[in-house]
Amino acid sequence: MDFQSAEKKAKDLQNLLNQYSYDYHVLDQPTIPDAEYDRLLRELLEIEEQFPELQTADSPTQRVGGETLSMFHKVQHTIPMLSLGNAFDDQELRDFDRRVRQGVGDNVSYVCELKIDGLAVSLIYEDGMFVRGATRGDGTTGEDITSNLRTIRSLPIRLKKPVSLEVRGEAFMPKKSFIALNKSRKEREEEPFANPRNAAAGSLRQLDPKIAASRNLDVFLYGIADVGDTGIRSHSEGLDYLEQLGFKTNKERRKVDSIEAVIEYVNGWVEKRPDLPYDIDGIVIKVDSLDQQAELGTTAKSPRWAIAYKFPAEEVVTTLMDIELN
Ligand SMILES: NC(=O)c1cnc(OC2CCCC2)nc1N
Repeated sequence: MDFQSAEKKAKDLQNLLNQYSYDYHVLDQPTIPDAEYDRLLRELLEIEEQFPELQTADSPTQRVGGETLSMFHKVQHTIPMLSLGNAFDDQELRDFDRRVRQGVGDNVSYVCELKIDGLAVSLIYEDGMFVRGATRGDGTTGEDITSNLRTIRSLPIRLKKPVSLEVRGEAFMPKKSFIALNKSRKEREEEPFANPRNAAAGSLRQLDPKIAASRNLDVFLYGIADVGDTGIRSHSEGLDYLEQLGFKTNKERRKVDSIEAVIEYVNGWVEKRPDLPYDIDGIVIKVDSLDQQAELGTTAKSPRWAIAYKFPAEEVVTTLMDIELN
């Protein structure tokens, strides 16, 4: 095959495979059997081996980086990654609502989101390309774990639009991956992980990206660091925009207009929690309007416009694991 046709064939295969991967990992709607995906990927690998200049950064063959790092470099978050204040019962949610209304008046909408029990991460894109991923760290200084985050199949390497922005989300390990990982660790007489959150943290701390790639991590994006001149006026619009760009967001979110509706949503999830394919440790409630968020501002560490309702700590997955393993 001459270079011209190899270049065309590689481009077509890269686009096709990236689309299949998006359907499967972001939309949870597989469009071709795994065997077919693997066959196309092998075909692309052969062409890229023959013509290395075709190995572009967004090629699906480049997800699992090459070399093992010697360490993780520190990075500064230009916009601090805040932590959430907690509420432990309905009354504390009503207190939060009262403080919000004292600040911005009675015309308030909230967005309720499942609080994914993983690790907060920051992803930076330039002209639509993924260029840096980092842990939250202490909120201002985190660690560069770009090569490990690249291995997460639902994380887009190239966005659907060539925009430059920073997004925040939660990297996590689905319950199924966690049980399989602990099963194999048990067989290898290695210490099992206590819960999916620790397993995700341990996986993202691996210096060899091939190990991170083997852990089947996932990510939900839940925020834009700075909406800039996008014209986005609310958090819910921001989440829709993230979806348009090709990011995976959590579809269980709900926008409501009263704290009573928030309490109803929260209580609904208490018993549905064990049915989820991933761990959650609560519900995050956010004021929807970005203007009202700015008006309420933040304390040194936490936003005044958001709160986490925490469920009682209960090792749901261990129960599931007991069933699976015994
Ligand atoms: N674990 C989660 O699912 C989650 C965590 N944090 C946030 O938002 C915080 C981030 C900074 C201010 C509000 N949203 C979430 N969904």
